[in-house]
Amino acid sequence: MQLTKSEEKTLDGEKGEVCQKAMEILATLGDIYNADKLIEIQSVQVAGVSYKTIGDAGIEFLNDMKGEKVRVPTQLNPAGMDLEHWEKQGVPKKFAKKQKQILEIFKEMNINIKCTCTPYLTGLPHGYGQHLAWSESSAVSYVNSVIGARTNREGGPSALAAALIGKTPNYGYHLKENRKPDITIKVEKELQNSDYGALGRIIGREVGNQVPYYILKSKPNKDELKGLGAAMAATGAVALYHIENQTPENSQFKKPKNTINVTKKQIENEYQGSKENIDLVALGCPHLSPNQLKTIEKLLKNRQTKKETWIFLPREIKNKMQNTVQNITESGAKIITDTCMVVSPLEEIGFKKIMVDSGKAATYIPSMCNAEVTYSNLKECIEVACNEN
Ligand SMILES: C/C(=C\C(=O)O)CCOP(=O)(O)O
Ligand code: SF4
Repeated sequence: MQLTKSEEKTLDGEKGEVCQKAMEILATLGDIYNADKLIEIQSVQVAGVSYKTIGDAGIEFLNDMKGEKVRVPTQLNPAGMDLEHWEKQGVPKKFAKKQKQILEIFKEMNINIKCTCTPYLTGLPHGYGQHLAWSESSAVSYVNSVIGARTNREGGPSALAAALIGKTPNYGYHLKENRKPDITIKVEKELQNSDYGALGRIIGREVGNQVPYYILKSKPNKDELKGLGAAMAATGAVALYHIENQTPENSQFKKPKNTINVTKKQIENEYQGSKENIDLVALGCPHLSPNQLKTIEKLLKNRQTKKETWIFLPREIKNKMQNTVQNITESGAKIITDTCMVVSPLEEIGFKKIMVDSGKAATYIPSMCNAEVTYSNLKECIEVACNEN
């Protein structure tokens, strides 16, 4: 990869050790992926924030990157706990201490401590055609596909390096030729809500890291699109998809001939697990939008939850929707911010069987939380939450 004179100097250490390390990460990635140059980015989202996922080795890495401030607006992926109510969440003190240490390091770098996987709902700059360096796979899929911005799926270290330099190597989804669809997906059933997560699970497994082009019988709303993308990135590595007559780049490329047909039966078969012995109903993977929170408020109206019911969303949305939050809390459900059902230590807290309405959570929870999972739709989740058995 060709560096400018000033970038060369950064690589030689003229701007200090931290910038040198950051530039080394970017230059190495650029060389591996044959990037021609570094390009400026509008924003960064850094994953690898939870102590559960990065551990002490992660803290060591972050300590090595201390001493410089980020050069573009930067937000974080969910941390391992609600930063205010972690004790109520049952998070062990030792874990909380380490988690706070991690966030202090990010704060010192001038990173905005909004810990969410839906940064497109919390003011992180992004727009059609803009270059970004985002990490969390569902956020990457959403911003590439639904918005038409351009980002690769960055790892935690490469995202942090991009934030410190304000640039990223020009390869992968930053280039138009890599945004063309590889395979057509035809779905025979009209879908709604978590059906899109079910579809995403099927297609992620089938297509790996290819770019799917969907022909659908129904038109997904934005929340359904985030569920679809999240699930495809969990069972596969899909970072970009197009939907005929809907997503912003859909008409810019030829429709691929190679086609997968998805049947009603296949979608139905994705739902899994029994409704017995559920000890946690967990909603908000990816983090909820205001509309989704309103829907949950309606479903819980005049009802009481009988099981632990945790609802995950960005702190910013919680703060803006005080009345809704109060109504939901009065039903017995807990509103949790800054973290999620996958990266908080649910296994240490002691949950054994978790019910979700998210295709991504259903895929990750067994391995990441050592718990059984039941995957159903939102209404069923609320029914089970309010049911004694
Ligand atoms: C491991 C996860 C997040 C993190 O470490 O910040 C949750 C899954 O994220 P992916 O980006 O889908 O791997
Ligand atoms: S809530 Fe889901 S989408 Fe968001 S970070 Fe956690 S696992 Fe990823």
